[in-house]
Amino acid sequence: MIDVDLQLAVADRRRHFELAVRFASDAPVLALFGPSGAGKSLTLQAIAGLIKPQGGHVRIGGRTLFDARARVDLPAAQRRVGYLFQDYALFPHLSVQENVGFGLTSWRQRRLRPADAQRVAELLETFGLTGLAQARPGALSGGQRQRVALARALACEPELLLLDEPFAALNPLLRQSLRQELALVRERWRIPMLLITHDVEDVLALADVACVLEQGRVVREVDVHRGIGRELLHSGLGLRPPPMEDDRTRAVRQLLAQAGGG
Ligand SMILES: Nc1ncnc2c1ncn2[C@@H]1O[C@H](COP(=O)(O)OP(=O)(O)OP(=O)(O)O)[C@@H](O)[C@H]1O
Repeated sequence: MIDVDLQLAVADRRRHFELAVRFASDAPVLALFGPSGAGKSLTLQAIAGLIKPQGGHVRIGGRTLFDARARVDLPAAQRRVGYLFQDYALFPHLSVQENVGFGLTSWRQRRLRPADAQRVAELLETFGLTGLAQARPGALSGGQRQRVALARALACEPELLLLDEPFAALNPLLRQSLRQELALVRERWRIPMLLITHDVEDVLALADVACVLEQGRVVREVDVHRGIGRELLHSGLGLRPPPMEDDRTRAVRQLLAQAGGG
């Protein structure tokens, strides 16, 4: 169960942006869907503990990672949240093995503890990277880099995996391989995933539930399997009737497409 309520204001010289997102779900894969600038990345960063909200809370599986009132604010390294960055953000000067184990070593420690080394070895094995353990990211194919990034995100034994626009900028082959790997993660570890995207196809391919984000607020929640939506901004709670036609995909597309259009 992920339970998020975030209030956060950011400003630079030109503009001011207020985030006030609230959602709770026990869907295996939840998508935050919305146009550029809706606040998706800020939400992800706040959940991961990379930026600090002014109010609200973040709870995962009953564990409180952040609670402004109770003054709880776990550091990122203690949140057990895996983060798959859009460009993978691998360290070019570290080997595959060191990249995967990176979050498990502190700057004081030079070597991994035996249990952590074992976990890294298992992840390399799972993702078919054992033979590449000493290679540098620059020597890898796109698909191999993708698997290293995923293995690294899983190294901290996360209770939630955050995916930042996972398919943007991927060619069809890499899209396909990432889908397979995420299916593996879903089956093997059963770690809930939260992905952000502005692409309807990502929602249809991966998500169980989508929260539509507009201008820093969740305005609608869409059940991807049933093709029904729940308006959160205006009508509060009322469930829409299921679509008449037997075309779930069309219904989901329509529900998502209302973002930005009213
Ligand atoms: N550190 C910051 N200082 C000032 N404004 C910021 C900061 N970070 C984000 N913003 C603004 O907050 C708004 C939401 O940004 P965010 O990156 O969360 O959007 P997004 O939905 O992820 O969009 P995109 O898909 O383009 O990344 C944007 O208008 C952005 O310019």
